Amino acid sequence: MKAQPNEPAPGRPEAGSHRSAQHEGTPVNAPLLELDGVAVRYASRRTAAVEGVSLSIEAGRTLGVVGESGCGKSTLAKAVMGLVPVTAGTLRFGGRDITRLTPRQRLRAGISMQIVFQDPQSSLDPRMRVRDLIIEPLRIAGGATAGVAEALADQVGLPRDALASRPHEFSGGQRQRIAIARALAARPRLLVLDEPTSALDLSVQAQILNLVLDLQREHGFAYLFISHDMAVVRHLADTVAVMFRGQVVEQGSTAEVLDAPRHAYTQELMHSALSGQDTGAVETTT
Ligand SMILES: Nc1ncnc2c1ncn2[C@@H]1O[C@H](COP(=O)(O)OP(=O)(O)OP(=O)(O)O)[C@@H](O)[C@H]1O
Repeated sequence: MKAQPNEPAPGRPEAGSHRSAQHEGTPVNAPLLELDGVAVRYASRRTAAVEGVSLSIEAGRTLGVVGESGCGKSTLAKAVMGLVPVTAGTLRFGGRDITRLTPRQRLRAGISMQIVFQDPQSSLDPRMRVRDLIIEPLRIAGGATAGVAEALADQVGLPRDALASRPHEFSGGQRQRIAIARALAARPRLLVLDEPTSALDLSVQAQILNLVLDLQREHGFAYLFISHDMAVVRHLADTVAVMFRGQVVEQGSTAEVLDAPRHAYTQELMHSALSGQDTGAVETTT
């Protein structure tokens, strides 16, 4: 099945407001992010953690990546970010080959993508003050930082007096707001969200997801949204890719994939989601 990124996702009528977002430097109709046959192989593992993955995300749109624990979602996210080496295939951002660029090289080259991890407790350096955490990516990119932390705090709903504190002084939800503010600092065009709410209480999850949607509406970010929660993916994603044992077994518009899954594995995932089973607990490594 082929992805159809121009088809609006169900339940997201408001999303059209930023659908035409095009950014300087991206050829018209070129996907913002394009993966072609991407593989990642860890030395300690017999089989590739990610194998032959081809997918794309258009500017301002959300690709949801689903699949059970161990299927390679986080490895794919890290490969996109340049945090693990890609052992085969190519990664393009705005048409430019970025397969071999480190995160720092990308920032300096104006290739702006950021990641928000599942657990803000471990992803935020506990020694740094919130203000410095938030503006660090901007500093690396060589941008002016005056007033930026305050503006970002306002955007993500953090009180400004939080900027002088350290991350451990905050709740999980507030820490995730800090992580999102940090991710926004260097004005990313793509945000990789790796299970950004699964460590949070249900009510806080909803707040963070709404924040993510509001920010996209306002700024036209593209999201690579990783989750094992099908309801959340249905709510957020325009297109969905289903991973199984390191490979994408099915992809297409959210409606196509979730309402009429073709692959037996997707059907099983949907069945588990409907019957309330936690598919994230299933281990599939070989
Ligand atoms: N640094 C690493 N070195 C070796 N193997 C790894 C490493 N990181 C992940 N793996 C293995 O690669 C496979 C894919 O893991 P990955 O974390 O990408 O899956 P996932 O779908 O994100 O799982 P989860 O939902 O539990 O986070 C697993 O078998 C995992 O054990």
